Amino acid sequence: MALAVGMRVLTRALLRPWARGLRVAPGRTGPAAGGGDGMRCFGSPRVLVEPDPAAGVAVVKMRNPPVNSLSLEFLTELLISLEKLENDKTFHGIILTSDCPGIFSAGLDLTEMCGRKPEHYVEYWKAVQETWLRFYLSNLVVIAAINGVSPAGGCLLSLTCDYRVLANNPKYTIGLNETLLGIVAPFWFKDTMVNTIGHRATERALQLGLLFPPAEALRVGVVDQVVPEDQVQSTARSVMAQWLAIPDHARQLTKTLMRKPTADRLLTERDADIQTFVRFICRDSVQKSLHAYLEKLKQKKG
Ligand SMILES: CCCCCCC/C=C/C(=O)SCCNC(=O)CCNC(=O)[C@H](O)C(C)(C)COP(=O)(O)OP(=O)(O)OC[C@H]1O[C@@H](n2cnc3c(N)ncnc32)[C@H](O)[C@@H]1OP(=O)(O)O
Repeated sequence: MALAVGMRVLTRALLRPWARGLRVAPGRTGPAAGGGDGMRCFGSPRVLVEPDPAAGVAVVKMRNPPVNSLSLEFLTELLISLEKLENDKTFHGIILTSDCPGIFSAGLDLTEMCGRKPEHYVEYWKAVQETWLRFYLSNLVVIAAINGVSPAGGCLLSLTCDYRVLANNPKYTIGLNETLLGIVAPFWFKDTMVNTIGHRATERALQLGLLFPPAEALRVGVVDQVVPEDQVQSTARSVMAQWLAIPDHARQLTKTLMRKPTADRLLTERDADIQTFVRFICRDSVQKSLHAYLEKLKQKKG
């Protein structure tokens, strides 16, 4: 309880400077919005929230084209949407999905980690930490409906969820591929993966930077279910109904029991983790690797 309150205060303090100038997307009603009782879609430029109040569920669609890279602004908007839903007693569950065809999220925004000043890296890393903490410890049931490729930070975001449904498309790979970029997944990325698939499988997956296609992702346990692409949303909805049928206080306390030790590790080492990130990302060799990787992505088109 104290942790939850502390985190809210912290988020508010952290978010204030970033949130300046954020526009709230104009509301619209629609079938997915539970239009029957008139509740409107809301959100922000990069995050569309489709509420279904009758079910107590909101679908949160990431729409930061072209690839839903997790930029500072996008993370801020995601956090604001999460906080808004958590503070609204109507909602007990969120389905996190993508509005960008074929891409769940391309992970952390490489342009936030290249050629910037150290102060920017500090601000960016705080936002990444905060997003992980808030999603990982959310009292809501959070289900990822993974309708696209999901490398690195995209995979991490899905790992914060309580359940992952992946569309069965061989292009939709998922994993922590940081080593392929010449960078290292921080300890809390690693811990989240260990908590999901175990130590040995994580050791192999992280060292090799494995991006698992759906069948492999299911076998190793990175995702809980693989379904035909057109059934991802409906499956997420029926899984949500099962989770929401459990007495909420018991489920929430159990989630906290399972996840708090992992979150506490980052909470106690937060500043040190920021310093480690900034020192690491400022290295010439790391900047060269990231620039080369971004260049390779751009040249792929030509
Ligand atoms: C001690 C601490 C150490 C530091 C720890 C840091 C942890 C890092 C975590 C991360 O998440 S790093 C990011 C890892 N992400 C990736 O490796 C994915 C890279 N992207 C892709 O593989 C592909 O883009 C895609 C997602 C498979 C989509 O392919 P598609 O062919 O559909 O699009 P592209 O033409 O490749 O991309 C379009 C456009 O978007 C740019 N872009 C792609 N990914 C990113 C990204 N992560 N950040 C910023 N920008 C990205 C890409 O360059 C293209 O740009 P333009 O050419 O259109 O300008």
